[in-house]
Amino acid sequence: MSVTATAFSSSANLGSGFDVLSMAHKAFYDQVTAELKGRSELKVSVVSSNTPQEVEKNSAGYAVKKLLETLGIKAEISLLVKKGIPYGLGLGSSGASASAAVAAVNELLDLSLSLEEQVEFAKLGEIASSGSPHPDNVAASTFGGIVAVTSTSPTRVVRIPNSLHFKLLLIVPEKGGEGKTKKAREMLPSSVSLEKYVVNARYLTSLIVGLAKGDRDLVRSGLNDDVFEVARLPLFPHYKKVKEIALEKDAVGVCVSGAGPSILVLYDERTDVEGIMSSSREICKSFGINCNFVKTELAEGVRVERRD
Ligand SMILES: Nc1ncnc2c1ncn2[C@@H]1O[C@H](COP(=O)(O)OP(=O)(O)O)[C@@H](O)[C@H]1O
Ligand SMILES: N[C@@H](CCOP(=O)(O)O)C(=O)O
Repeated sequence: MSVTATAFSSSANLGSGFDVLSMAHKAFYDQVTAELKGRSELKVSVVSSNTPQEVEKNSAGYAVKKLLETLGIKAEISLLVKKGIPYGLGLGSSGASASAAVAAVNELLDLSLSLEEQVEFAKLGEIASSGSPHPDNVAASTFGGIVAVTSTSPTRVVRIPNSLHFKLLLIVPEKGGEGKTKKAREMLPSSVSLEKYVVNARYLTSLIVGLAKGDRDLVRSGLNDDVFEVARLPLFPHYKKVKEIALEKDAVGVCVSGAGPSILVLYDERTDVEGIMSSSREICKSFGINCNFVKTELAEGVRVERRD
């Protein structure tokens, strides 16, 4: 007996929404097949072509292990992780694997977990990849659309209503880095000034209200951050110039995708998106970075696809 689930890539943070906001997009997807091998013990195994196969080091395997332990389930589960999302690039790769793995096991064992309960376990998979159970990527890959994680204990996720028409452009460097998000999280300040807190709160409010109202100017003014992206700039030295040129060419908004180094551009019919791509290619080259460009759109949540 086996079940396959598909989960899409995501861009977390969305400027000042660190560890809270995220959006799922159709750029890439992972597939995880969970197979029940037996019921005599709690055992998880992972097969993956390009990510760690040690359960404790794989976001999919670790999430499932913690699920079985927490629920006290004896099951021998093998996971086949088919990676479609390049990792170490800020595309929620580790999170998508964990989301798909939890969804597949939920179906395989008839657990009837809610989407929030699935996020509760999937986020634990991020401990394997970054050392921290940040819930944003897995929330987007599980729920789909644009989401906010409003509580982590217990996990609460809300879909952000979006009335604004836009498409997505991802500017993706060719090379990611092992343990990138773990390193990026270590670069963050332990505290922020009252002034920066208020500025970021204004950004966050503008972004969410702008999406809900379909107000392009509010979204453009809200998709900003003065704390997290600033602290991590050494990881994406090309970002400031790319953002500047994209806004000059009338992008709806620009932010770092997750912990980077990919960049997310929201664009519409007013945007010179081809101009953004050609200018960004040159900017990236000037920093010794070869970038790929992926035009995409918002994605739905995790899909359970096959039961054999
Ligand atoms: N199933 C998985 N998919 C992707 N990366 C994984 C997975 N399991 C563990 N990892 C590890 O997590 C790191 C990539 O995750 P992360 O740094 O969060 O980047 P991103 O999520 O932006 O791809 C790599 O070191 C990779 O080896
Ligand atoms: N909130 C996290 C998001 C990490 O996203 P990823 O796609 O880069 O893994 C963080 O910024 O640390």
